[in-house]
Amino acid sequence: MTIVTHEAGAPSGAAPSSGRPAAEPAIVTRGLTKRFRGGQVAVDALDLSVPRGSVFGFLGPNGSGKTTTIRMLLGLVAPTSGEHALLGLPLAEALPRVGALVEGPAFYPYLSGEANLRRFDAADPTAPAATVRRRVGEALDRVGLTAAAGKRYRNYSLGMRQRLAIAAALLGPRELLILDEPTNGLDPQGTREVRTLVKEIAAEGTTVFVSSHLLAEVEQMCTHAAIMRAGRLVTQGTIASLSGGQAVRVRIETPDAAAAVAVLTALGLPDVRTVGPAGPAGPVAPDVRTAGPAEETGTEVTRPGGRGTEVTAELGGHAPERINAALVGEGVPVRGFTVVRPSLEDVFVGLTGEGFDVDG
Ligand SMILES: Nc1ncnc2c1ncn2[C@@H]1O[C@H](COP(=O)(O)OP(=O)(O)OP(=O)(O)O)[C@@H](O)[C@H]1O
Repeated sequence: MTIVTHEAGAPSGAAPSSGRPAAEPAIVTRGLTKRFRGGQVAVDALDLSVPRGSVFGFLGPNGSGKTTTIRMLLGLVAPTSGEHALLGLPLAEALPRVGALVEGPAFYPYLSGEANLRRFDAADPTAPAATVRRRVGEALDRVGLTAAAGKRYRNYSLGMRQRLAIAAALLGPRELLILDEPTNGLDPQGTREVRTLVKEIAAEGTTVFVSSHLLAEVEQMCTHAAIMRAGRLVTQGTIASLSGGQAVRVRIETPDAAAAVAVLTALGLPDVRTVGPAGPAGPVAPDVRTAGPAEETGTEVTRPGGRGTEVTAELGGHAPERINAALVGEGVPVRGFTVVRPSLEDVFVGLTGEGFDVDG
């Protein structure tokens, strides 16, 4: 199904100033619930708060309720209970300021991108006919399709097709753009184009609410995220704060794990462990030396396992560069030094005890 909301008579150009405090969330839901006729609860008491100016990733495995939520937000399906507001306004007032892309609009293959957009624009009775050329031109420009405006749609790449769909949602100034799985079905190049476009649109001041079942995509593209599972909200917040619930760790690769353990322990880093070829993962007491005979190779002491052993510890608020300096200062041969930040997948697994299964 294709739904693109249209501008209701607002002038073309910059996004209209709402006159409301900038801090007011772009989307708020309270107890939003959808129970389908068969009894299936697709969305269960959802409390979302999407800050203005954010690129908000609405993340969840297939079937977790993302599309149903978006349909409720846009007034396309009635909630069973609960409430929501877009831009702090009643829905009828908000929708003209909202661009939306749900499952992709149908374009005529034999028409050019520009002609297709004109068709979309013409379907909106509130869009002033006198300014159609400018409106369509600006939308094409915004998605980087000006040079391909006259090319037939059927000759567009997958990425260009999706950018045109986003242009259709941007036929007019928008304060909020809602995109349902905009990279679904795209090749890697198309995916990159859409991600870049989303970031550019956000940089211009439009709040973007984008659903995805791809954890890595949300991590790369979004400033904030909400994670859904089986219709329920698991967590929401900034990407940094979501990941902050799990400890950031340092990982050191060295042929002298024991010396590294001693330095990290002396610095007071929590949960010092050796991992890797010289022994199984596990906590290491400060005075425990890695098992196995040392052997000389040139000036280095190496232990069985070739590359050396990994030693990890929680960062615990220490500056990574100081840790590295301390290791080097104590003569620890550091072959690799990495700060490991937990991924959203770690967060999901930590909160639900389940893997993030994209097939739901
Ligand atoms: N019209 C409907 N009638 C009955 N059940 C529905 C209907 N629409 C969706 N559902 C069910 O509600 C649940 C949530 O579906 P929804 O499409 O919102 O999830 P989603 O996270 O968007 O998944 P996907 O990425 O696969 O679209 C699913 O179990 C789905 O089968």
